[in-house]
Amino acid sequence: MTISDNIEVLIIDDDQDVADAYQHLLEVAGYQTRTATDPLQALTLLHKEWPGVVITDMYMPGMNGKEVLHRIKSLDSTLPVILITGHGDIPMAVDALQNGAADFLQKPLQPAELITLLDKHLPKRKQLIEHRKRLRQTASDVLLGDSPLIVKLRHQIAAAENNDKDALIEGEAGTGRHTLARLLHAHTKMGKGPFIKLCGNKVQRTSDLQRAMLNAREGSLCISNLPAMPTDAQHWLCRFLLEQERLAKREVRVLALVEGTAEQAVEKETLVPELFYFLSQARFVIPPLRQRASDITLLFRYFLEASCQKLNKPVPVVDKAYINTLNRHTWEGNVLELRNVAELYAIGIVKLTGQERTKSLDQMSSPLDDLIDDYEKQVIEDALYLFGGRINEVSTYLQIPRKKLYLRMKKHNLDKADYKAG
Ligand SMILES: Nc1ncnc2c1ncn2[C@@H]1O[C@H](COP(=O)(O)OP(=O)(O)OP(=O)(O)O)[C@@H](O)[C@H]1O
Repeated sequence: MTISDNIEVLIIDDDQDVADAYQHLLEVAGYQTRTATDPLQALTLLHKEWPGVVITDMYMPGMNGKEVLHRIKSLDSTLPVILITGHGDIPMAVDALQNGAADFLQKPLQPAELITLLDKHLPKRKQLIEHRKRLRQTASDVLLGDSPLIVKLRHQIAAAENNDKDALIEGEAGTGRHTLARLLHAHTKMGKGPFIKLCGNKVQRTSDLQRAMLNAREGSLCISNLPAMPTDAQHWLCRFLLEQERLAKREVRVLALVEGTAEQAVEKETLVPELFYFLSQARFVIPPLRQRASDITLLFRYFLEASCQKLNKPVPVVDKAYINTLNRHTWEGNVLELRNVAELYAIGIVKLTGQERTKSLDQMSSPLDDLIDDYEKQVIEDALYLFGGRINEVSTYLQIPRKKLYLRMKKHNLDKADYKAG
């Protein structure tokens, strides 16, 4: 069983009397505590989301405080650990601080000093865990799905909050890579600045990249298809990022998208290895939809409901056979394809059945031509609603040229002005 959230301080000391003495002192001061005399057992109690602080003795048989610190930091690098060192053991204390200890105290322990340190670290830890929970909630509103792979990704996003590291986002097209980039941008200091998108294959000269970097100052530059960017520009970017890191001065955060894996791009020599190594300090991989089948129905219903709400229509029933069809489909276009299928379903076009259904057979009471006419009118009307009368988007969506669309609208007496919002 892991430690409960209402415990604020975990005291690790192999000497039960000493642990009890610390516990008494802290409980009198109003802290909820727990003691552990076996460091290994103490480690099994901890988890990433525990909103507390660890106090550990440095000298213990079996596992010393340094090892305890190391293990805790690999579980969650932000979990505060206060080390109790021997009197005058300054080199050991400095070493602990360099290895991520929040603070250290020397024996004999001064109660007031311990309480001052807890007052400093505990509220920060609680705040951080609260913030992470809120961020995960936001991430689950934006990046839907309850498959283990998506849940894991949301944890990774939450753990990266307030961390302005440049990042590499890998995955197939349509998996949600831009959505993830926006989410990463929104939850850091750079989130107040601009979010600029640049397509790697639109960069012809390094100056194109430099211009985009200027526009993204104090914010993030989201580069899609990084391997399509010319090698010169990639080298320039690498030098820019290294210099930023050297000066510890962040002007632009780079969020780079790669289709497939970055290793493949390095192998194909489309991604400069130095840039890959630099960006891979923070790496996010979005799995393809076919690897998270349990998200398919959830996402389909979500997009269907959203479209019906836009169209002001009741949500149609989705029968089990169709859900099975959705689950069997391979989704080469990932979530983007699923969204399109759901939006078409909302306007009565049932895709993926092999024989795209229009109206059900029991509605076939009029001559076929009339039915087709009615159906065509309904589809165009729905698409005009969906895009607020914007002809370019309607023609792209229905995959017919604008001219043809206008002719059909004329035939059905439809006017785009009637569908404009507001
Ligand atoms: N997990 C998700 N939950 C909700 N919506 C999602 C999710 N993943 C993707 N989407 C939606 O799917 C669409 C495609 O996502 P996005 O543009 O982020 O994908 P992408 O991988 O960047 O693809 P592309 O490069 O083709 O744009 C967007 O409308 C986005 O909101």
